[in-house]
Amino acid sequence: MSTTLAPYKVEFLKAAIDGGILKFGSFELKSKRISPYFFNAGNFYSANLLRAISTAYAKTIIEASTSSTPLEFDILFGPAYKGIPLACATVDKLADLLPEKYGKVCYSFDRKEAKDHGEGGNIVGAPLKGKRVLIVDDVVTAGTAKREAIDKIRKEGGIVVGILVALDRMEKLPAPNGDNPSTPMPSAIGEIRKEYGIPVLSILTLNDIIGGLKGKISEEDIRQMQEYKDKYRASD
Ligand SMILES: O=P(O)(O)OC[C@H]1O[C@H](OP(=O)(O)OP(=O)(O)O)[C@H](O)[C@@H]1O
Ligand SMILES: O=C(O)c1cc(=O)[nH]c(=O)[nH]1
Repeated sequence: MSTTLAPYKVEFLKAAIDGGILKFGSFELKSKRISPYFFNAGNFYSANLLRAISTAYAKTIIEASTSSTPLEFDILFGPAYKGIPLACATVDKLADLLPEKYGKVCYSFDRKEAKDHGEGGNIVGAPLKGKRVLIVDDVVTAGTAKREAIDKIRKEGGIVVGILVALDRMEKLPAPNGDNPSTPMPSAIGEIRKEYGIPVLSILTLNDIIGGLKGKISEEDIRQMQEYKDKYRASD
């Protein structure tokens, strides 16, 4: 396992590996890319695993809040569906770790389909209008879901101040004329940073995961991950 990772990241990587969050095979992604590996944050469903991931998100946030450009926010927003429990559990964990600073932080999430009865609408949880919002989600691949979340939050009057994911898959943006592995394109994360002028943080990158898995899974699975990584590698 990499020695340069912060201890809380090493602990999280261990929980993800031991918890069987990573799957190997052939998976079609939201981007339509076919990946030989899949990080399934839906599998953080037991109390211990949920606590492991919310602790890692919370510590990443706390680390970022003490940087030279501190990350300040009012609401953690978890895009449906997998982002929902992640945002809720992280709000709870932040208040647990630093009650003075985070005791009043709220969560909010969207519905994939608007509700047309009862309270109605698209958003559940804290109203977004005029609030500083940090998006918390599972992975970034091509960044499409993150752009959709930013649009939804802005439509509600929220101010997106950053994005935090568990895993940066280190992939490039799809090309405007079709997603061709041989077309050079900049990184999905880098373009979001530039376009929206916000930080995009991740607990782990694909490189951390490959490093952590060496000797734990077959060499063939590692080779396929590396081959996929080269295929969708960003040009910047
Ligand atoms: O397009 P990107 O921003 O790179 O992210 C890929 C996203 O796609 C998936 O979510 P999906 O929309 O399939 O929803 P889910 O949470 O219901 O699985 C996955 O959970 C990632 O969050
Ligand atoms: O890009 C995706 O759709 C995706 C990749 C991944 O590793 N995990 C996931 O839940 N979605």
